[in-house]
Amino acid sequence: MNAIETTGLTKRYGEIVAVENLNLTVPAGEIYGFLGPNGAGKTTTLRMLLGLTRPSAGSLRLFGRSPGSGYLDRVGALIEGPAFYPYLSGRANLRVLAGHAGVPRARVDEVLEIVELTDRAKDAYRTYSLGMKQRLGLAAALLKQPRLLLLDEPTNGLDPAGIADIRILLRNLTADGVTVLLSSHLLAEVSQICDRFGVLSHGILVAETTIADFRAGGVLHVAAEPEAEAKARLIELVGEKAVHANESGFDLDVEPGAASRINTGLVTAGVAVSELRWRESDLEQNFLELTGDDHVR
Ligand SMILES: Nc1ncnc2c1ncn2[C@@H]1O[C@H](COP(=O)(O)OP(=O)(O)OP(=O)(O)O)[C@@H](O)[C@H]1O
Repeated sequence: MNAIETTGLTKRYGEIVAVENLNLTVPAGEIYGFLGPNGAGKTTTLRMLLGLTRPSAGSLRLFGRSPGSGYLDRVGALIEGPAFYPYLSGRANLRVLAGHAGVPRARVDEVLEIVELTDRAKDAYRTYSLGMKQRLGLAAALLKQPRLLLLDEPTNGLDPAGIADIRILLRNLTADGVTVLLSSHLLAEVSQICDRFGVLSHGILVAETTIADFRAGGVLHVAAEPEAEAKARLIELVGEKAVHANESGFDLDVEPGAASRINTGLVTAGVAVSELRWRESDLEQNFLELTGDDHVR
């Protein structure tokens, strides 16, 4: 069963196409990262999923249901910073929300326990750290015992310990069968938390992959002299397309196992090889190439 399924989902604001022809599938039980630089269309997508904005075209389903009555019954969301009363305690704030949502009061203490805020539940919201505020936001999203959580930049501004807390919390939730879609503009955060992620750039889903696959790959780096002869020999050995010259030598698009064949080929041609090593691809670099955008970090 897919928790989220969108087909051709599109949102236009006049001339601006905020989201274009988005086909997104998130199987139940997954933590899916929705990654993209500022303005890529992440919030707009979440707003469409939550019925806060009507799509210009396309369709969407959550757990097989199209928007309509009961569609959001088991969906929790944290979007655009939750609004809490600063002078009320964390517990009192959640009680207000539980009252509006028709959720029994006992659930408030359960969610405080899940996000590990029980000890600070009686303190005023305004005294909370950013990490605690985010966790209270998550607690609010959990009130209705959701099967799907839609979280817009839940780790924004958190320090590594705060991010680790969120990661553990989300992992525990998925162990209980909850599906999570989490948006972020930070690759490092998504790579720590999510199983799989999609990259949105200018409203278009430009890639979808697992962190492991995204990391995979690399180049065989070769430094050899004389340079002109080395280059000619490498082209003979692996083909022109696979040879990329740079200041420190050559990067070859080949399998790691090709190293000894290439070494022998160079040495027998009288080329002196000073370096031959496998270089893992750089996650950040891959990401920048995908988005073509340099304000993603
Ligand atoms: N209500 C609106 N009216 C007009 N344009 C909008 C509206 N909402 C969003 N946009 C535009 O749609 C595009 C996508 O914005 P969106 O907020 O979805 O991006 P985002 O990926 O969530 O970025 P951020 O991380 O900055 O929130 C932007 O160009 C934005 O200016």
